Amino acid sequence: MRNPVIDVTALHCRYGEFEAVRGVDLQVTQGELFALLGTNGAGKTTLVETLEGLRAPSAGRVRVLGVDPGRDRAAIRARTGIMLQQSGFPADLTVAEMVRLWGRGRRGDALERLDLGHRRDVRIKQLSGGERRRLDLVLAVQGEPELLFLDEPTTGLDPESRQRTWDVVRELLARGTTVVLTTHYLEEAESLAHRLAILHQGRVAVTGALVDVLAAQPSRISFDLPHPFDVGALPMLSGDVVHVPSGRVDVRTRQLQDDLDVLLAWARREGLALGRLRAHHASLEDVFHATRQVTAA
Ligand SMILES: Nc1ncnc2c1ncn2[C@@H]1O[C@H](COP(=O)(O)OP(=O)(O)OP(=O)(O)O)[C@@H](O)[C@H]1O
Repeated sequence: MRNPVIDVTALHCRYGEFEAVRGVDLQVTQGELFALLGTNGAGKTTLVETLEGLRAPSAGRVRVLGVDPGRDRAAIRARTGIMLQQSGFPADLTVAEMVRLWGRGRRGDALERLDLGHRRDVRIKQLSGGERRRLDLVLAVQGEPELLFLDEPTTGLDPESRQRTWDVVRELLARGTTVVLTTHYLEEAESLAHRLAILHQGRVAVTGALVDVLAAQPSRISFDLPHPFDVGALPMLSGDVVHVPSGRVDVRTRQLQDDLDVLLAWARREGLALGRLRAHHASLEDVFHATRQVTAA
């Protein structure tokens, strides 16, 4: 691996008696988008706040841009952009005043890109929730930071604003910024991430390159059959038929194309229409659910 921008070894974080992060190892390489996923309370925000130097670990080693964020927060702060889950900006300042104040002379203005140019003279307290979120992003990306932390950046955004956010993030990635993204929108992670980790109860349950994580899960074919139907009459498939409530058949397979061929040829021979037929490779949603089943077992 190239020089990691983030290098975490055996990290533990406690709130009193409660251990929120329980032995996490993590490396993020320069120029990649690393997605941190997990259920509510999995420990994502605690981990990210530790990386940002806002929280001291109870044990373990953390290096961000080569330094310990707990000890040298100022050095890291100058090179990073942070979009917290909730910002606490002074409500009486206008958008333009906030950008000037926060910009600290740095170049770059994403106001137009995120469709806030016409809201420059509006006070922050008068912005809608989605506009505030976009302003959070504008402030985080000002000056093109080397490292950008995005904690649920698109929560509450409409589809168009979400798309604009993704475009801005992609442009930064193309120019070499490293991004750590926390999100509950799995399609967002699937569309942006190079690598990811799924946290569960303070531990890394799954990690790897997006393509490898997806490839590790079986593909799916699902369709409706006329009801009642004897599932035993289905042709021999390499995958498992896992679910048949009310005529819906769900096949998990590692041979998507071969099984689909067999199924379609069989349906043609039998004169059957496979209703609502879907065939697709595993999504992050499938990975997420599979992880939940394994960790719950
Ligand atoms: N200040 C705190 N004091 C005590 N416990 C806390 C504190 N902050 C977080 N926790 C607990 O630590 C655990 C991890 O919380 P954290 O906010 O890191 O999770 P998360 O994965 O970011 O969750 P979400 O997706 O809901 O934002 C949770 O059980 C939470 O209740």
